[in-house]
Amino acid sequence: MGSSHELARNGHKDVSLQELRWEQYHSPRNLLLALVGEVGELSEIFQWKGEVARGLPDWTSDDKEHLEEELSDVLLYLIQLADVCGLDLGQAALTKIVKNARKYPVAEQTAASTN
Ligand SMILES: Nc1ccn([C@H]2C[C@H](O)[C@@H](COP(=O)(O)OP(=O)(O)OP(=O)(O)O)O2)c(=O)n1
Repeated sequence: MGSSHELARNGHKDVSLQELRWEQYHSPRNLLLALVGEVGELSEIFQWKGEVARGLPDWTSDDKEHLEEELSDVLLYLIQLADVCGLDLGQAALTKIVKNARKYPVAEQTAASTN
């Protein structure tokens, strides 16, 4: 078994090789469809459960790990979709947060606008 440095190096190599192999399939449309598919898998975790308490106090660690994986899949496809569209998603999200704050000023907030 190699050192943790070797493992980390090989892990990075695998990630880079995989990215190269997948590049040909990563058109905007394909990534969008993959993203929607993963949102479906994420929804299945909550399906039929009824309301779920914040912090998921009643969930097992396996359930939480599964949720982490599906959330990560959604995030990774979202980031890749923005990337192949040539967009800076980080900057776009910051701009959108500022826009939201202007659209919904705190003083004028009503129950309806916070839903
Ligand atoms: N062409 C591909 C294939 C996969 N992935 C990445 C993004 C996701 O993080 C993960 C998705 O892999 P799977 O399609 O195997 O989906 P799951 O991990 O959800 O597996 P399963 O559907 O068996 O639960 O791999 C990718 O970027 N491009």
